[in-house]
Amino acid sequence: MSSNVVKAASPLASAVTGAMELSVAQWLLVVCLVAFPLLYEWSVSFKYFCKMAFYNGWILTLAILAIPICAVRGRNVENMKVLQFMLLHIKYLYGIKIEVRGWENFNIKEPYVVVSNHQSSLDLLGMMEILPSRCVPIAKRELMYAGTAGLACWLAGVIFINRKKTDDAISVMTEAAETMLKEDVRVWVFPEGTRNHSGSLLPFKRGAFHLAVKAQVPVIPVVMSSYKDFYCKKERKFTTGKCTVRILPGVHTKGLSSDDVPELADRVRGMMLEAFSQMSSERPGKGPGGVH
Ligand SMILES: CCCCCCCCCCCCCCCC(=O)SCCNC(=O)CCNC(=O)[C@H](O)C(C)(C)COP(=O)(O)OP(=O)(O)OC[C@H]1O[C@@H](n2cnc3c(N)ncnc32)[C@H](O)[C@@H]1OP(=O)(O)O
Ligand SMILES: CCCCCCCC/C=C\CCCCCCCC(=O)OC[C@@H](O)COP(=O)(O)O
Repeated sequence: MSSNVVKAASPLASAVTGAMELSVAQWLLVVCLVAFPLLYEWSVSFKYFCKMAFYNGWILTLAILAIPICAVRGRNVENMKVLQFMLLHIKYLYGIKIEVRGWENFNIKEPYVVVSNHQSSLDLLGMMEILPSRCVPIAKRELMYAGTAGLACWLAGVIFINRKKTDDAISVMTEAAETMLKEDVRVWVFPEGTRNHSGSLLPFKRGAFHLAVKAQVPVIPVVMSSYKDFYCKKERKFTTGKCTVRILPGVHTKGLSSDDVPELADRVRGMMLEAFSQMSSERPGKGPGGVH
C-alpha cells in the first residue's frame, strides 16, 4: 500500500523537484510566456506598444537583409525598389487594408514632386503601396542614424535634410532639383515637416514647392485617409483597419517663379484638405464634417 502511494505521488513529486531545479532565468521565462499573451489580450496599451515595437524591430531586421542587396549597386535610387518590395507585406501582418484611388494621376513620364500628409511612421505602408519608380523621399537627418534602417535609406538615395538649419536644407533641396532633371528622379516630400495626428493638416513648409518650381515639374498631391479608426498614439490604440490613399491630379508649375510659391503651396494644401475631409466623411459610421 505504502509503495503504491509513493508510486502515485512520484510524478507530482518529480514535477515539484524539477520546478525547484529551474534557474531564476528559466522561472522568468515561464512567467513571461504566461503573462505575455494574457497582457496582450487584456491591455490595449500593451498591445499598442508590442505592435509598435515589432513594427520598428521588423523594419530594422528587414534592413539587415536589404543592405547587402542594395550595396551591390552602391547608393542608387533603384534600390528604393528593393526596400519597397521588402516592406510591402507588413500591411498583411497588421491587417491593414489599403485602397488606392487615382492611379492614373501618376501616369506622367517626366519627374515630379509628390507631396503627402504625414500622420505617423505607418505612412511608410501607404507610401510603399504606391511609390512610383525612381522616387525618393526627403527625410529628417536623424533617420540616417536609425541603425540598419538609416543605412538602407542612404543606400536607396533617400535625401536627408537638417530641419534645424534652414540654409543647409535649402541647399540640399536646390541640389535635388538639379538631380531630378539630370537623373530623371522623382521626390516625395511630407510638406507638414513632422508627423501630425490631429485629424487635419498642419501649415505646409515651402521646400517641396520651391523644389517643384525650380525644376519646373508638376506637384502631385497624395492624401492618406485618417488612421483614427484603427490607430491612435494618444489612446494607445492599434487595431486592424482600412486606409484609403488618394492620388490627386498633378498641379503644373511651368512658368511659375519663387514668388508664386506661397500661392502654390496654399492651393495644393487646399486640395489636400478637401480630399482629406471628404475621405473622413466616407469613413463607415461617420457623418461628414469630421475634419477641422
Ligand atoms: C527593408 C528596409 C527598410 C528600411 C526603412 C526604409 C524607409 C524608406 C522610406 C523612408 C521614409 C522617410 C520619411 C521621413 C519623413 C520625414 O522625415 S518628415 C521630416 C522631413 N521633411 C521635411 O521637413 C519637409 C521638407 N521641409 C521643408 O520643405 C522646409 O521648408 C525646410 C526646407 C526644411 C525649411 O524649413 P523651415 O525653415 O522650418 O520652413 P519654411 O517656412 O518652409 O522656410 C523658411 C523660408 O525658406 C524658404 N524656403 C524653403 N525651402 C526653400 C527652397 N528649397 N528654396 C528656396 N527657399 C526656400 C521659404 O519660402 C521660407 O521663406 P519665406 O517664404 O518665409 O520668405
Ligand atoms: C542603433 C540605433 C537604433 C535606432 C533605432 C531607431 C528605431 C527606428 C526603427 C526603424 C525605423 C523605421 C523607419 C520608419 C520611417 C518613418 C519615418 C518617420 O515617420 O519619421 C518621422 C519624421 O517623418 C518626422 O519626425 P517627427 O514627427 O518630427 O519626430
